[in-house]
Amino acid sequence: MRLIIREDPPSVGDYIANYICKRINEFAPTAEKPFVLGLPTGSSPIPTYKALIQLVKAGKLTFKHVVTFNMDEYVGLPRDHPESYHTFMFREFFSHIDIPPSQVNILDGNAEDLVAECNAYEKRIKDSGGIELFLGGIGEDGHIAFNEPGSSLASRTRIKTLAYDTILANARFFNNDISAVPRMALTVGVATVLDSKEVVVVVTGLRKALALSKAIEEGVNHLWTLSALQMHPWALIVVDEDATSELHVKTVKYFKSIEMVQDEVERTQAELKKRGKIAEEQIGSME
Ligand SMILES: N[C@@H]1[C@@H](O)[C@H](O)[C@@H](COP(=O)(O)O)O[C@@H]1O
Repeated sequence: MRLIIREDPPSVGDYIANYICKRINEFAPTAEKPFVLGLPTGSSPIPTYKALIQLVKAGKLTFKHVVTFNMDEYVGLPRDHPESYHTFMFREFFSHIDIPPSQVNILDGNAEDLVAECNAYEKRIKDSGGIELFLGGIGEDGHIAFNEPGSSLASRTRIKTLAYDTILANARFFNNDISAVPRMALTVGVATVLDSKEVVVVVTGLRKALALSKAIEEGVNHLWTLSALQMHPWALIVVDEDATSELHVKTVKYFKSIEMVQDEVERTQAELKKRGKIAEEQIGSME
């Protein structure tokens, strides 16, 4: 696992957007072999979406051959409700980039058969070749997607009852009316996220500091589902200074030193690749 620390949320957004841009461009997606990208909602990824939109507008990135799968969706909230994740994704991101809407996949929280919807979603991910890069955010209780504390670390896409903490945290999007927050959601599972080739998670703000320390300084634990990333061979967490508040100084120093070495390794590998000395698939991360 790598941890990248940047000053503030906009710098975190710029870092992740440039990272995703590089990955997509290196992949060189085509209609036959699209880049499959997993995406989150929430306020934390908004700076990333803004920076990605700028990259598309500047002609440095295109989503023409990108297929997306969103992490989760509320159950029972009309699709066109301002707080549905469907509305959120089009408002904050998809409407501003060149992705064909047919390549966007979002769970349908109003499906008649919710179990069938979840199973079909898993199948669609598999049929698309699997997720190349899953971008995620976390809740204050360390949940990834809507995998609340206590979720099985082997979980797949399913119906989930939201934890009271999450309902409280999300009430801010529903005029602080707790009763207006849906009680259930459909969410990809922890194992669905772990199946992706690469996972990138955005964690910003003091509110997330405890969850970050639990997830990276303690053991793999279903009470902090982000900690499952410790089992992933290619995971990157990008945080701002505030989110590091509960980490040990030695943890921060360790990850900062890894960043420097990783940059150097990547530069060398890119140089070797340019000279035709190594194949593309050898360029990976140093965990
Ligand atoms: N299901 C979503 C998560 O996927 C998201 O990571 C979290 C954080 O939201 P925010 O970034 O607004 O703190 O919100 C919800 O719970």
